[in-house]
Amino acid sequence: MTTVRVVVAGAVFHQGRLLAARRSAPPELAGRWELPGGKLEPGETAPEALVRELREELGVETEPVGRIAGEWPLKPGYVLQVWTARLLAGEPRPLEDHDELRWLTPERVDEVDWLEQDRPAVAEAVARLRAGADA
Ligand SMILES: Nc1nc2c([nH]c(=O)n2[C@H]2C[C@H](O)[C@@H](COP(=O)(O)OP(=O)(O)OP(=O)(O)O)O2)c(=O)[nH]1
Repeated sequence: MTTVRVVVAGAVFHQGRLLAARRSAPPELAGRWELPGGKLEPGETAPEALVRELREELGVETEPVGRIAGEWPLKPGYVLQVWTARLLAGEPRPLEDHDELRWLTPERVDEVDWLEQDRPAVAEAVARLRAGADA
């Protein structure tokens, strides 16, 4: 049996903007922008993993709200799932894995070079932001 590991990423919303994070590693992804997150650990649900990863990587407390439908292949053996999330507390800082963060309004979402695999979820997140969703 082959097990596919899930990477959960957050479309974090705050005051009408979406959080984008620029990866600092590995070399093949460094400089590209993503929705921050990470791999599920054994026994964790996706929302639990997301809360943990965003705390570790950005130093913030968040509340996952809803899954963006779909699943996108990453490197072999990994798939990306995305949840919208609300910022509850803290100011995101690039503590791990990233070297720059940016809050993007819907109009400016294309100003960063998103990883291809993140683009469908980013488009859906922006559609929700434009519709007035707060996560
Ligand atoms: N976090 C995140 N990773 C993504 C995205 N798109 C994408 O291709 N990836 C890739 C990059 C990494 O190879 C993998 C996630 O690994 P990670 O390094 O963020 O996860 P992690 O914190 O659990 O890492 P680790 O130290 O346990 O290896 O998925 C995305 O939007 N968010």
